[in-house]
Formats: sequence, structure tokens, C-alpha cells
Amino acid sequence: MSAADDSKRAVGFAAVDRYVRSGMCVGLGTGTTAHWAIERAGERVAAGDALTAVATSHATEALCRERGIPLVPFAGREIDVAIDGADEVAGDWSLTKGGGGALFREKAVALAARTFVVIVTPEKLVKRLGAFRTPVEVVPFAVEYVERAIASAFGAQVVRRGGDPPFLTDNGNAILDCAFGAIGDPAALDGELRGIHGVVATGLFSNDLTDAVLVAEPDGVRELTRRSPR
Ligand SMILES: O=C(CO)[C@H](O)[C@H](O)COP(=O)(O)O
Repeated sequence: MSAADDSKRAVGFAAVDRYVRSGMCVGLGTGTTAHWAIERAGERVAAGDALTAVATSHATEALCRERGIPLVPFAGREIDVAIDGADEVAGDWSLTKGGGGALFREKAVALAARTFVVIVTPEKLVKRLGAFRTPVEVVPFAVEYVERAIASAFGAQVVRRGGDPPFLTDNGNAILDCAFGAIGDPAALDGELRGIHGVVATGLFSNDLTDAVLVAEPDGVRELTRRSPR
């Protein structure tokens, strides 16, 4: 296993070990870091813990089935804890997510969770969001209009994800990866983007969603303490 995989494994395992108890319903994220939280949840089920899970993507759902983790229907039900990776974590704990295209379901699960735990490797920590392009999920019927609207309203460079065929999310939608530069107020930008007809969701997660951030450091998993008010 590579050193990068070792770190992701450590932080994924730590999140489950610190935040998940038998009897809980767990929201399981998508991506190479969340993968390890799923593996650990599978080990816990095999060891006898009564866990159920909500999956944030088809890929996560398939891995849960392979690992014998019982899945429950979601539809926005309240869940105990959600564990997921991120593409960027800002100093105020706002996030960019959606590098894997699962942003809509990931945000729905994070919103419904009593506790939302973010697991990352250290290079994901940034002062302000924006170096990683912001993913915006868009109904394909309106995608060209939304591309033009984002470019003209924000002066952003907008790239449609995928080629021919284009990338489609698990919801059948397109993703626009948008370069806004450093983002001063992620919640405000999220709201403005969602005001454009055709936008379903953005990968900007406001900082009031995040309850804990675990970082895989070379000498162990560090849990950040929140400096800014929620
Ligand atoms: O938001 C996501 C998927 O939509 C992922 O959590 C994010 O892209 C981080 O992935 P990884 O842990 O593989 O770096």
C-alpha cells in the first residue's frame, strides 16, 4: 500500500472508531478517503456491531453491499453520523466537495446527519476555498445557459466535466467545474449559484455543516479544533 493510501486508511479508520457506535445509522461518503471508512464500517459489522448505512453514491452503495453493510433507504431521514472526504477544507471549516461528482447526495446526507465528520489528508487544508474548481451540478437540459450565466455573472472560467460522452452524476446531471479564484464567502456564493435556473447543487459546503475534521498527519490522526464561530 502506498504512503498516501496508508494515510487515508488511518483517517478513515479513526473516524469510524471515534464516532460510530453499535446501533447507529451512518452516512458513508464517496472517494478514496471515504473508502477506508467504509472498509472499517464493514469490519465492525463483521465483528457484530449493529450498524446500518446510507450511501452517498452508487459506488459507495456497491462497496457497502460487497462488505455486508446493511443499507437503509434515505429520502432525507435523520441519521446519526456522516463521514466523508473533501477536496478542500478552509480555515473556517467550509468545504469544497464533489471531485468525485457525488456532491448532491453528499450534501443531502451531511445535512441530515446529527454529526458530520470530514476526513482528509493535510494537503486538503487551505486558508480559503477556490484553488480547487467548484463543482456545480446542473440539469443537462439547461447546461449551456448555466455555463453562460456563471461565466458572465462571476467572470469564472467554466469547464464541463467529461468529454464525449459528458460526465453524468448518479442523478443524471452534468457537472460544471468553475474557477472563481479565492472564495470570500462560500455560503453566499452557493446561494447565488443556486439562484441560477438549472443549478441543482454546488460543492460548496458552508461551515455550519461540519462538526469535526480529522487530518491524517505523518505521525498520526489529528482532530482539528474549531477556531472560528459556527
Ligand atoms: O466530494 C467527494 C466526491 O464527490 C470526495 O469526498 C472528494 O472528492 C475527496 O475525494 P478523495 O478522498 O478521493 O480525495
